[in-house]
This record gives sequence, C-alpha cells and structure tokens, in this order.
Amino acid sequence: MPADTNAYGDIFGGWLVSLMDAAAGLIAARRAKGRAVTVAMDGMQFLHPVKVGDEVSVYGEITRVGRTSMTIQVEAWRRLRESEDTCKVTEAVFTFVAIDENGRPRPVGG
Ligand SMILES: CC(=O)SCCNC(=O)CCNC(=O)[C@H](O)C(C)(C)COP(=O)(O)OP(=O)(O)OC[C@H]1O[C@@H](n2cnc3c(N)ncnc32)[C@H](O)[C@@H]1OP(=O)(O)O
Repeated sequence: MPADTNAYGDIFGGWLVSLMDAAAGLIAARRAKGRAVTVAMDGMQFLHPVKVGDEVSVYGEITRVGRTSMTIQVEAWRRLRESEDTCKVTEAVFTFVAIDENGRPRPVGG
C-alpha cells in the first residue's frame, strides 16, 4: 500500500496534518525570528477527502500573539486535478511557542 494513502486512494489525514504543521511552523519561525515548536493543535476537522492527484494548498495566518506563544489558523484546500472545483478539506488551530537554545519559552517580541 502507498505510504501516504489508504487502499482506496484517499490521502491519510496525518499527511495533511504534517503539511499544515510545516506551514504553521514557517509562519511561526518568521514571526518569532527563530525557532518555534508546536505545543498544541486544536479544532481539527476533516470535511472532505483528498484523492491522489488532487492539488493541495495550505493557508495560514496568525490570529493571536501572546508572550511566548502564537496562535495560527490553518486551512487546507483541494482542487480536483482536472477541474476548477476547489473546497476546504480541513482546518485546525495551531499554537506554537518560541524557544531559546535551551528549549525554554522565550518572548516572541514586538
Ligand atoms: C513531542 C514532539 O516532538 S511534538 C512536536 C514538536 N513540539 C515539541 O517538541 C514541543 C514540546 N513541548 C515543549 O517543549 C514545552 O511544552 C514548551 C517549550 C513548548 C512549552 O513549555 P512550558 O513549560 O509548557 O511553557 P509555559 O507553560 O511557560 O507556556 C508557554 C506558552 O505556551 C502556551 N501553552 C502551553 N501549553 C499550551 C497548550 N496546550 N495550548 C495552548 N497554549 C499553550 C502558554 O499559554 C504560554 O503562552 P504565553 O507565553 O504566550 O502566555
């Protein structure tokens, strides 16, 4: 069986979560100007399947900045390979914490 799909050709949810985590991590590192780690992922919902060959796009934005943490809303969208049809397949709220070289939380800064 392919590593990223089930027997019916649907992408595993974990593959999408990984993509979304990576996207949120990019946003967090950029905002924190340094290393940031995932501390929580909330509100995950899978609304539609993704098939092999679909185009997947991931969008994220920071919705809150705390002292050391950032909340990032992430959505994944699918476009059918041979059509303009798109739909949101999943969304989640990620919390990242900026950390220092010892792995301890550090202020995100202004
Ligand atoms: C296991 C893995 O490999 S998972 C993938 C990668 N992620 C990791 O490795 C992270 C592992 N976790 C850790 O190292 C630690 O939990 C840390 C460094 C992220 C946080 O350390 P803590 O001692 O819990 O820090 P602390 O209690 O001071 O909280 C830091 C911030 O995170 C926030 N926070 C902590 N836990 C949560 C949570 N479950 N949900 C939302 N926010 C949280 C706090 O509110 C605080 O935010 P603020 O400073 O903006 O007010």
